[in-house]
Amino acid sequence: MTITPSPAAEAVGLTGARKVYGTGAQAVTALDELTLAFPQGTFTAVMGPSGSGKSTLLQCAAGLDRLTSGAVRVGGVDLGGLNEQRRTVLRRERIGFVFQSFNLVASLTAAQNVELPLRLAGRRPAAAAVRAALAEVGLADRATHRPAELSGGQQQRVAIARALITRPDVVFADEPTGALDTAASREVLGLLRAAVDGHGQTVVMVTHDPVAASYADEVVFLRDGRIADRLGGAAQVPGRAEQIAGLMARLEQR
Ligand SMILES: Nc1ncnc2c1ncn2[C@@H]1O[C@H](COP(=O)(O)OP(=O)(O)OP(=O)(O)O)[C@@H](O)[C@H]1O
Repeated sequence: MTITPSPAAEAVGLTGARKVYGTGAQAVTALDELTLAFPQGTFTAVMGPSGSGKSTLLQCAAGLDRLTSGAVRVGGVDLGGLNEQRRTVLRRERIGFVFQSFNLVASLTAAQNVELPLRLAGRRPAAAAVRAALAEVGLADRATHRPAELSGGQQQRVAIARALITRPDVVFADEPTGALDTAASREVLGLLRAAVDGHGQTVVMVTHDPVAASYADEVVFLRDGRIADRLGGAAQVPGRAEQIAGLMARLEQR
């Protein structure tokens, strides 16, 4: 008897996802019947030329915008069946966000920023858990600093600690290294990779940078709102970033 290992459960799934902006002659199809799953405990990079639908995919998968038709599931919950209020609660409790511009609250310390998602969810943050989250991103000694007193890389590390503190079903990262230099980018990508390898978290990252994408287990290439190509294999192996850059170049030529 052969035992086929069951595929990893999906953290996020889209089925026949279609998103059309505008109507009539102005209509733009940003997602065109996209079917795609992000398995639990994996790191996926989403790439594609400008206008290929990356941001739309992230917005719809995170419940920040609604599909025109088709379905999105997060942790097995169909977002289409939820009203605005329930989607907000689901986002708060099950999804972590990391943005290019960090989006920390300027008036709060690093520790207060990290515990914010727990407070918003009505949970009392344990000081030890917040300390541990900051230590995990190498900022144990910066807990009382405000964002303006931190470098860009440090601010993004706080944002990662904040995204992970609720142990979400998925972390969506939108160009998380777009505003960082090479060294800070490497640290941030290493932390996202460690969240997946060490804690079984699921990360979906939109990026234009082949080096950033090389940290992912799989790269999904979009064009015209459809999957144009996919690259699996091992993350961070020599030549991976060059291979990804080659695939992107081919996609942009076609
Ligand atoms: N609010 C909107 N109203 C109308 N059209 C939109 C809107 N948002 C996006 N689009 C269109 O949908 C398509 C997909 O856009 P999207 O922003 O998802 O692409 P992207 O791959 O993230 O691009 P970029 O890399 O330039 O950020 C584009 O043709 C864009 O012009």
